[in-house]
Amino acid sequence: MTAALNLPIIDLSSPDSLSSATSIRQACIECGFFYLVNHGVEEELLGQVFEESSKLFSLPLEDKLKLTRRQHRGYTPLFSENLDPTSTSKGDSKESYYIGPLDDVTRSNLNQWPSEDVLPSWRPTMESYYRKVLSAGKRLISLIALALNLDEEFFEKVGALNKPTAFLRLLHYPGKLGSTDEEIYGASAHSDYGMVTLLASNGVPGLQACFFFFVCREKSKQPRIWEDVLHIDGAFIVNIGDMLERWTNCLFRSTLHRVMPAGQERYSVAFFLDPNEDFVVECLKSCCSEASPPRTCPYKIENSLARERYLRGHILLTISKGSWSLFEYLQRIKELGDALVVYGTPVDGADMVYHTRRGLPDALEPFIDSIEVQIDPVLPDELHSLLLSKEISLLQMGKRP
Ligand SMILES: O=C(O)CCC(=O)C(=O)O
Ligand SMILES: [Fe+2]
Repeated sequence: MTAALNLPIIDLSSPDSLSSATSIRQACIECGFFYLVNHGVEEELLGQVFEESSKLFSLPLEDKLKLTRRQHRGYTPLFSENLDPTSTSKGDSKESYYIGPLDDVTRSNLNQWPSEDVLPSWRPTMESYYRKVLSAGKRLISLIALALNLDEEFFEKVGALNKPTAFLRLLHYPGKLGSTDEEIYGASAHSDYGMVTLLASNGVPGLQACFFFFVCREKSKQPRIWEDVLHIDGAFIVNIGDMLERWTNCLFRSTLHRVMPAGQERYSVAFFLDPNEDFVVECLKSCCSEASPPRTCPYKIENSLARERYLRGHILLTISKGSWSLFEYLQRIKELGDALVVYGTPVDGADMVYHTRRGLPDALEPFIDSIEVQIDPVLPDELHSLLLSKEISLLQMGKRP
């Protein structure tokens, strides 16, 4: 049995912004989660979102696969994501659908929409929800600015919120998973990579957070203690993401969370509100000093390669040589590794060797084994250069690795 924490409830319509800001500050420092009520998004609209979401996820898989995610928009099937690279599960037991920025001519047409003939109300419902939750999110961000003792228009004025990178993600966790001895998560442990997330669900439990660690560097510490984040009708659950954690020099917490299967079908809708793509996040002046220098270097959300979750969950764990040359494959791995360094969370040498090896064709296994007999432990750079020499000698013999 996990405990449930009483999270603060913030009223977005309260005229007393200073007192709301004080409560937000405390919540963001202590646990990185709070509830948001009177946010202006009607429960009726939320109900329609879940109804339309359920219609989409009930379509035959082949129809959903026609909308497979491209440019971070569209459908992701069950088990296609593993948010926690340390977990050995076969992937998260959820399917999802991403909708990207709407009112931006250069980006809005990247969105994919289900056919109007099949789901006529789907797009207008999602667009209406997107705009309303965006407006609530922007009001919340002015309170967050106040909570950081900044001008309430700070994030607007510095240009973070013109063309925000805001994504709506519909999620569906199936109720019955069949019997298995494997450890299965709806969503495995992760923190969100952006600024803030506004989450609503159909009330089926499952969301848990690890409020135990108060220092941002301790995310990988064990054991993890999980507490239920309970649903409140009509309230958003808000959590802080890594970007705001870094912006505030770890004053505000981006908390690990996960979704456990509850044996019942769960629908949720997350709205990830992040700065515009070109915006460089640097530690806020009010959050660093000589005694407390910035803990991370400036970075942008724009570089999707720098999204740790995306990198670790989708690429390093699934990359394979396929039809690339060895040179191209190793180059790609190196770029991914470098991007994780920029993000501040490098992959260690042994893991890099593991990922490189995992994606190679079986025919190269004996070669790698022979390297490991001679060099122990083998470093990624050594492995890469030995593989490149192998490629050259195979090509000289007229073979392709
Ligand atoms: O579905 C939920 O309750 C949480 C989803 C989540 O944490 C995420 O998509 O980042
Ligand atoms: Fe999340």
